[in-house]
Amino acid sequence: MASSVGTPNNAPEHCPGTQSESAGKASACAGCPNQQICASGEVKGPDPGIELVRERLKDVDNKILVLSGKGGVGKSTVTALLSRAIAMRNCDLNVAVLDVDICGPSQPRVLGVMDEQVHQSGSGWSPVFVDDNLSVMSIGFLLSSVDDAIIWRGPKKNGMIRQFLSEVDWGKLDYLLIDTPPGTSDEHLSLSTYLSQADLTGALIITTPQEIALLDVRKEIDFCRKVNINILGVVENMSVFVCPCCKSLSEIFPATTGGAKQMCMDLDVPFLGSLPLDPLIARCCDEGRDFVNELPDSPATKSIIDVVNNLVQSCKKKQ
Ligand SMILES: Nc1ncnc2c1ncn2[C@@H]1O[C@H](COP(=O)(O)OP(=O)(O)OP(=O)(O)O)[C@@H](O)[C@H]1O
Repeated sequence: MASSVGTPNNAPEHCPGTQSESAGKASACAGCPNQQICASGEVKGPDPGIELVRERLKDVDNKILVLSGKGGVGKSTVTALLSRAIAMRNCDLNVAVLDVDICGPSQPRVLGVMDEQVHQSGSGWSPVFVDDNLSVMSIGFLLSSVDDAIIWRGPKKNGMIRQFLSEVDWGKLDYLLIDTPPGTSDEHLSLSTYLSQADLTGALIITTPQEIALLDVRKEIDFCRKVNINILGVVENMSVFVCPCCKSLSEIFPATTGGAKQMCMDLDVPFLGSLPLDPLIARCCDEGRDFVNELPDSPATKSIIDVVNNLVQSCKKKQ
């Protein structure tokens, strides 16, 4: 695998990255063959990765960052459900998922391609195909075991994100959904930098209805506004629980402050809809099965399709 621009091939393990303030000056730089040139500041300037990403993604019509304030609100599940539903909507649409949740890559499992491998060709990494018009790339494919823990510092994560954005050979795509880690961390800053010239369509934010999750969504919205990322809208996941036996509805995560819909009105952000907590969604995703295709008449599938329709409209408004 090629190294990142920020982290040279022959870099020591804790290389701060060539763009860092401490390049050439950190204790890890001692003995590195690049120490002098890094310390001189000659390698600074706009990261060439930004142009590489722009060039690589120029044939991707809609680039969507999927964000969540809190972990565990269903961001990866919703990303997979929506991408399957967009791909199913029209077989002429080409859809892909890029899983940059470096510390918890779950797309290979949720999309049912856990045992697949990515291949490298002259034109970059080839993504794994889930269906004729749905592909995925994830760091999960590069791990030797599903139990491998990834413990990386910022510069190394930054390098991996740059590679994922600039070296995957997607071909022509209508939609690329980028599944990110929760919160606003190093990965998000790297993504916003590398996508800054790549005509990012916007961010899709996933939350649950309870106030503790919404508090973090407000921070996520603030982050998007600060780094100039268009907000396509918010999806409220696990809004109500539909009992599989009696079909009665109950609120597992009570929306004490009016939930995501009210928050969207308060913050002037589009609300794209809500999805129920359905045990069959959890089971299908755990087993890598296609919920939307297998249960087309389920109320959850109808809600997913409503969200897709609203998301497509929101993307069109941006164009
Ligand atoms: N609508 C839903 N109905 C039932 N189960 C759901 C639903 N959405 C998510 N889940 C389940 O909730 C759990 C967490 O979901 P998921 O891994 O997608 O969350 P996440 O926000 O991506 O987590 P992380 O922040 O760790 O990446 C999973 O077991 C998933 O199957």
